[in-house]
Amino acid sequence: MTSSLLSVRGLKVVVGGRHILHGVDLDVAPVGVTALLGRNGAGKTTTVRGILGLVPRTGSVIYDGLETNGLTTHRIVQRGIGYVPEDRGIFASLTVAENLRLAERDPDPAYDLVHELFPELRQRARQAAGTLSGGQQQMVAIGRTLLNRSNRLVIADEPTKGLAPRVVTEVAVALERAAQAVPILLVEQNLALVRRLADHCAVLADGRTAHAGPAAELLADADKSRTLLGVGRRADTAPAPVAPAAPATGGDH
Ligand SMILES: Nc1ncnc2c1ncn2[C@@H]1O[C@H](COP(=O)(O)OP(=O)(O)OP(=O)(O)O)[C@@H](O)[C@H]1O
Repeated sequence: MTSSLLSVRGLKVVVGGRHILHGVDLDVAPVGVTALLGRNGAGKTTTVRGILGLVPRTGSVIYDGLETNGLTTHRIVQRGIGYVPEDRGIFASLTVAENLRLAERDPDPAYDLVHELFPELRQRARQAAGTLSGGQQQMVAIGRTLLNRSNRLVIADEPTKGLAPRVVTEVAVALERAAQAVPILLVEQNLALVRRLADHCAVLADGRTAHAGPAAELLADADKSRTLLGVGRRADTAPAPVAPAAPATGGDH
């Protein structure tokens, strides 16, 4: 990988006296999708919380060439990191337009970019966000981060967790489109999605980085994938394909 947009070295986190991260190294490329993988409890979410300064941490987190250690979450995010939480954090009873408006930070919010990537959001501006399809809700969640022109990285935390396969496909489409505009750190367990979207990956195990490199290389190595990710059978490393992108129709989940 050429120079990283985000470079994490020796990240350690202790929560409630418990050592959760023991030394995470992670490089996020300045373009495309970098996947953060690992079994349940490996430390993925804590790593994201560490990057965002939401938990006390030691080690180095350099974003866009500047050390963020010691900065508050507010300051770190202000430097240009958008965060899409696992539950997407959208307001179901508010319209799409209202959800986006609430996220405006710039004097000149980037509606041009958001609507170019996600024309559905313009068409459905007056629709309650809770009635959108799962993929369209993800577009709202990502769109909110992209409204802020200073955001040059989006972190998406397990965007497909617990979703039906059809919705996973919709979310994949949303992420694929977003990745054309902004680099993404994708925390994910769905290997089909990783295969489709990610260029690079890092794998955590027991709070440490156990592997880092091109995503395709890891997924092509059945033994390594099995050891690192706990996929049970050889067939699991050649995951069921995520269905090809279908035009978004909306209205269902
Ligand atoms: N606030 C906390 N207090 C105590 N233990 C915690 C806390 N937060 C996380 N842990 C523990 O730290 C470990 C890593 O958790 P984390 O949520 O970062 O893992 P993860 O890889 O994101 O897992 P999952 O995929 O299941 O969400 C787990 O064993 C978890 O139980």
